[in-house]
Amino acid sequence: MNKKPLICITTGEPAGIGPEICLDLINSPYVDSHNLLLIGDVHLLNKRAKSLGKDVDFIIISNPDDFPVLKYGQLAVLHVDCPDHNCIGRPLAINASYVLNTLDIAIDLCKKGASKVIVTAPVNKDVLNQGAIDFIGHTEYFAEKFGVKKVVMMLANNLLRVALLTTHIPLAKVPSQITPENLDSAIQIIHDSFTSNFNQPQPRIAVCGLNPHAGENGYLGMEEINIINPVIEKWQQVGYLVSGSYPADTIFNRASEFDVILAMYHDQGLPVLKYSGFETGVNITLGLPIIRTSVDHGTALDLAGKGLASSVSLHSAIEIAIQLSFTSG
Ligand SMILES: N[C@H](C(=O)O)[C@H](O)COP(=O)(O)O
Repeated sequence: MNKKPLICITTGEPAGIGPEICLDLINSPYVDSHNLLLIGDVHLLNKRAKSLGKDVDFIIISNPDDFPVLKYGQLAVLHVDCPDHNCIGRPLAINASYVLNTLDIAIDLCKKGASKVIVTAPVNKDVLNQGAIDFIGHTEYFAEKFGVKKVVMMLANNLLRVALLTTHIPLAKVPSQITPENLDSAIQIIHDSFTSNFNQPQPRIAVCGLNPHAGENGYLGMEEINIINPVIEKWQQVGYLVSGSYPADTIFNRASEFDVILAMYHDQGLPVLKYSGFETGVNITLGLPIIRTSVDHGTALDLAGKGLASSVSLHSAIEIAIQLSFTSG
């Protein structure tokens, strides 16, 4: 038994690469300083390890208060039953509740105070919707479960930090969500998170326009003039280092001048980030009462079970989560 901080790691969609990238955590530099707890099916993890020739000794944990000191090669698992293990590369609706259970267990551990950090492996949103509930994304799921009205998805790699005003919605619905209230709270959440978790008391936030050329003075769209610029000016008067709105096609070239660039929608910001450094990218949910990070990639069904998947993003997600948990106290 030991009192190291508990890091909950959900192992993700069993058909994808989530379980196998988790096996690489035997080599995590944080195994000695933290209790890394995989939440998933131990038999599935064991089979995946054996089929990939990885020597992992799984220690089942039923109560995280009784977390033992692990030796090299051991990984701690809180076992959750997965109904059908015969699923590599083929997500099954029958396993959807299992995937959600792993998230709910991590959430419960945080709500009980046993942990304040959740790191997630990728899930398959389509199959979760077929088999369980309306699932838009972890970001929205955690917001709902922790009773938070608004959170901000931010992805970061070694070069860039990109936050999103809107997340998993159809492109046609984006303009209706560019509202003063939504933008106001996104800027507030980003500012507060950088102040409290990133040790950055005056974060420099660049805000993208919605339209080409940030609307070109109204000729290419009015959202900048009517909504985005007035909100930026309001926060500037408060003393925040918020600027814009900037044309999204060029502002990323100036990333080094800012701490974070706020994009208006998913595919305005994330392609730039993922192109500039996919492997080390980490997805961070700002505005939750806990630290939540994730890999920046999906389930990669075509790679699953082949031993070809990279665990670099998972290692980065754990590293950033631990850094953030230190600074948040
Ligand atoms: N939008 C994320 C990305 O492209 O990396 C991804 O879908 C994960 O989102 P959640 O963490 O909300 O599941």
